[in-house]
Amino acid sequence: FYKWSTRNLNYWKIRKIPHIKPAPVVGNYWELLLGKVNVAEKYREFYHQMKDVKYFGILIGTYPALLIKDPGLIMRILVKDFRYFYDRGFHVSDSDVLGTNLFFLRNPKWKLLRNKTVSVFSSAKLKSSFDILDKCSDDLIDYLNENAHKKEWPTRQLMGDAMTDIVCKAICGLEIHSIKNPSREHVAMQNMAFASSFRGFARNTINFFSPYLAKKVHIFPRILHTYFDDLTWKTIEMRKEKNIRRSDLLQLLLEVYEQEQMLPAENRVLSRELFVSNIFIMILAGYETSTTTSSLTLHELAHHPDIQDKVRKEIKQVTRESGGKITYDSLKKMKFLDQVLSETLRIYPLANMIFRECMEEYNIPGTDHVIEKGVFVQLPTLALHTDPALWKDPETYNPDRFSEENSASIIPGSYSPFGDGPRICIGKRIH
Ligand code: HEM
Repeated sequence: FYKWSTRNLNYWKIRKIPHIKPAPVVGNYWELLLGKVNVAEKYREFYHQMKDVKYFGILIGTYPALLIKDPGLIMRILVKDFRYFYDRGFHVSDSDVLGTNLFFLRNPKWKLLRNKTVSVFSSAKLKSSFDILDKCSDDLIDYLNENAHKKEWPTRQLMGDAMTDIVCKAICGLEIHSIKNPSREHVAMQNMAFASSFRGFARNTINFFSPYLAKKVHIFPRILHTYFDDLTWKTIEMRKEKNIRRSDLLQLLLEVYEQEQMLPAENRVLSRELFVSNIFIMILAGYETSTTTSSLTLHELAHHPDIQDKVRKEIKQVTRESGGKITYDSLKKMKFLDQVLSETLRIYPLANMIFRECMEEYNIPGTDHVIEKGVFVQLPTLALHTDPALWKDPETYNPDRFSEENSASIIPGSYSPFGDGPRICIGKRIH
């Protein structure tokens, strides 16, 4: 076991690539493995430990990973040379029903599925579903009116409930009414997917030693599969019974699924499992990201009353000019609001790391270093977003960085809260 687990101990040294000295068996991950430190903070520490290098190696347990610091190289990996880095490096078993979704899938299944789902996020589709979102905020407005006299609100819970209503309505037409429904069963199910658990810990630990064995452990608990399977197919049955058609993701995927049922089994992309898994990931991704971004923005605005006043003035003015209603087009005119959200995502990038796997030997341009097939490539977003060499006063919340005149000086590759290239977040346009 020792011989096997130390086989890569000198991996980076032999290849003359800068690296942080690893320990046997755990590599550079012992504190992470013990859950002693936060992942994003640990990667920020690695990043600053390795000064004056464009990239450096670590060992995740026994597996080599290359961390990229240079924004130019990041852009090549994500965009120009994407063909060498098209998977994220996750290994998920085909029987892991909720795990086989767009985020975790590998090529060629990922590409086929991405092509089939991307159209639901087009400007025209988003514009047509904007009214849905507008009506979903009614419960939130009622709550705020009823509780205006209170000094404190459970902001994150409130945002979570509001985002659940919006996401479920926009993706599969469901009316959840989380704010008004005291049982909050659906929100509890979503939260279960993110809760840290012994299962998650066990899976990560197994992953250190064998991605092969990790494939045997499902990413999400089975109870979530049963819940989302029911939710999806009952909604479809109800639509069929009442002859309801909508222009949402559920409808779009259902049409693809039904067309594919006519094809021989070996030519189908969207199995019943993949169908449910993708509805699940869209609900989950839409819920968690929007909840965290909106509640952290409110937190920052509470601490910066001047910025709060400015954003409020802009919303009021644009809404007045648009006939008293917030519309898809008027939202686009709220430039300062957009700057505020961009700044929140700089300081609090939800995905504190972007992952890629090297799919084919890649020669790092201008060097004689090679990234070998199978090596993990990691882009430490939080460290890049807060690097004093890339940002002036990085710890200060300052939305003006993203104004028209200032944003030209942001170095491509130094800011990527949604990732970049063909595998960029599919929901970016919603934000
Ligand atoms: C503030 C909001 C959001 C942030 C910051 C965010 C961030 C990200 C990031 C960093 C990635 C990885 C990109 C890469 O590897 O290059 C990603 C992927 C993804 N996101 Fe988001 N996301 C947000 C909202 C959403 C929403 C609303 C949805 C769906 C309704 C969504 C669905 C997805 C999916 C399906 C993927 C995987 C895409 C693929 O591999 O093709 N996200 N997101």
